[in-house]
Amino acid sequence: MGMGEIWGGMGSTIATAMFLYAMFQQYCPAMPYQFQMIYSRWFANLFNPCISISFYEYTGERYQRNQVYVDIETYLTSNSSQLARRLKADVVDDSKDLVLSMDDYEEITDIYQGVELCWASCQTVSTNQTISLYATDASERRYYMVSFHNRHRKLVTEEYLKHVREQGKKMKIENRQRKLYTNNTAENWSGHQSKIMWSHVAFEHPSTFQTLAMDPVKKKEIVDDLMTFSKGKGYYAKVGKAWKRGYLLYGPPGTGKSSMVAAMANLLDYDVYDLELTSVKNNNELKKLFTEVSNKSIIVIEDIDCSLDFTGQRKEEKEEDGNEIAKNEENSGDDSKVTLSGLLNFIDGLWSCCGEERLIVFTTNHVKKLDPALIRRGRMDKHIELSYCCFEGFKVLAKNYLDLDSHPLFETIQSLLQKTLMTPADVAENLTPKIVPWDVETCLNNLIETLKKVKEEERMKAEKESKPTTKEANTVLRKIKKKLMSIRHLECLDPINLRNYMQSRLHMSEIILQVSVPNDRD
Ligand SMILES: Nc1ncnc2c1ncn2[C@@H]1O[C@H](COP(=O)(O)OP(=O)(O)OP(=O)(O)O)[C@@H](O)[C@H]1O
Repeated sequence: MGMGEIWGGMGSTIATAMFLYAMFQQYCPAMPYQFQMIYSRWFANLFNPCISISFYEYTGERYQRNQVYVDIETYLTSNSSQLARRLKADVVDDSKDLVLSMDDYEEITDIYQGVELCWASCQTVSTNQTISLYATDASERRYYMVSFHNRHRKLVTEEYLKHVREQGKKMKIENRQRKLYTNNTAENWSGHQSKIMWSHVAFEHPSTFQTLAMDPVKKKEIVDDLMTFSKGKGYYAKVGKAWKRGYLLYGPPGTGKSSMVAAMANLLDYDVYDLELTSVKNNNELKKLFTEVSNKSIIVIEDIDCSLDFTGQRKEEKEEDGNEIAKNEENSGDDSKVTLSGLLNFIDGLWSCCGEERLIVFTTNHVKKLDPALIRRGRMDKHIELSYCCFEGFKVLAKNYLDLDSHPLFETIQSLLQKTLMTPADVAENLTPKIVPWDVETCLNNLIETLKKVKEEERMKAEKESKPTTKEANTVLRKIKKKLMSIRHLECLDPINLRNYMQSRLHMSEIILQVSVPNDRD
């Protein structure tokens, strides 16, 4: 049978069907509208093998965008920018780039495992003339509709839609503008605290692990640790632990603790929540703050030793009085402050599991002051010391600030850095060009001069500290005399042994060496 005959046959079948439908409509005019619609759809479906699924922007009673719609929109954005002929451009709050999506009533074709799927951007326009604040009551309801052949129903419903949502979510995270949140919210005009727990700005800190000045071995170890954590979803589930990790960054001011937090966020593409504990009223408020933190984020508490009374001193007080004080803390009914136990509850208690892929970072300049309970392994899993600038760290800064890999003056700087304590912040400041036009030699010489100055200051300080005052010298002499009088067996020691004995037992090396052994031991 030829193609012409097939078309001819089909044409006459459709014509017969249309005739029958027209007759049906003519003789049954009283049939309710809904029934007419149902039958007409059923009739049309006889000849149409296509299935379509719609995804509305707003559903249900809550006035929130349908998450499935949002995922599809993001998924289609990448396809539509290449395939659609009519696009619309939007600046979306969460996105760092301009978002291009297909315009209303536009269609594109997606191909999944060799199957063609047609996506259309549609909207229904209601005749209802009500005015409403909410999008669900608006006269236009947007939706996406996907159409495909009936024989792919299983593939689409069981695999394709899941794939679309996963890809959409992934792309949303990749394209999102990362944020820096703070709980230090402003009070409104009436003096009441704002209901918004976290306020935010775009997070655009330029610090990365490449620009961080520190020992490269240590740096690699930290980067590996972070990468292992970020890929550890399965591992954490297997060992039965919440997918979170605690880092304690400690060291003198200006050694790069805050810069490292920013580098961590940039490496893992996480948001940063800067938690100001002194602004949190009580444990309840802390709970609300923690539950509002999104996944893939770093919660950082800077200068934890200054935040609240989380220092070792408090622990000593507790230990002196044992359970008594702990009990008092619990029963005091004072719910107006954040307590250590409250904070620990969110770090590794039951509440720590609300959310996943989170880092908790504490920074401090005085690690010894902290309550050991707060920083024990398991809570703060990794302790990282950030210290004074080493030669390797200097090389990173020289590359960042002067675009320099090597220079004859590096040797001098290396030997000076070995004997001098200078923070990376100070080294960076000395390398920063101060005049225009600037040259590399001037900057390096600047640093050398400052290093020499600091070294000289350190030497003078050490000398001053080691020199005893007359009062100290007299006290020491008195002590020695007392000790010598109490030692009966000194007669058998020769002067060298005596000196060694005094050094080791009396711990007075410098002074004792200058004191001659008295003849009269009485
Ligand atoms: N290790 C480092 N690598 C690169 N730059 C650094 C480093 N440490 C400090 N800096 C520079 O010094 C500035 C201050 O550093 P940062 O705020 O990270 O130090 P910090 O240890 O957090 O200090 P503080 O304890 O006072 O908060 C940074 O802006 C950065 O330019």
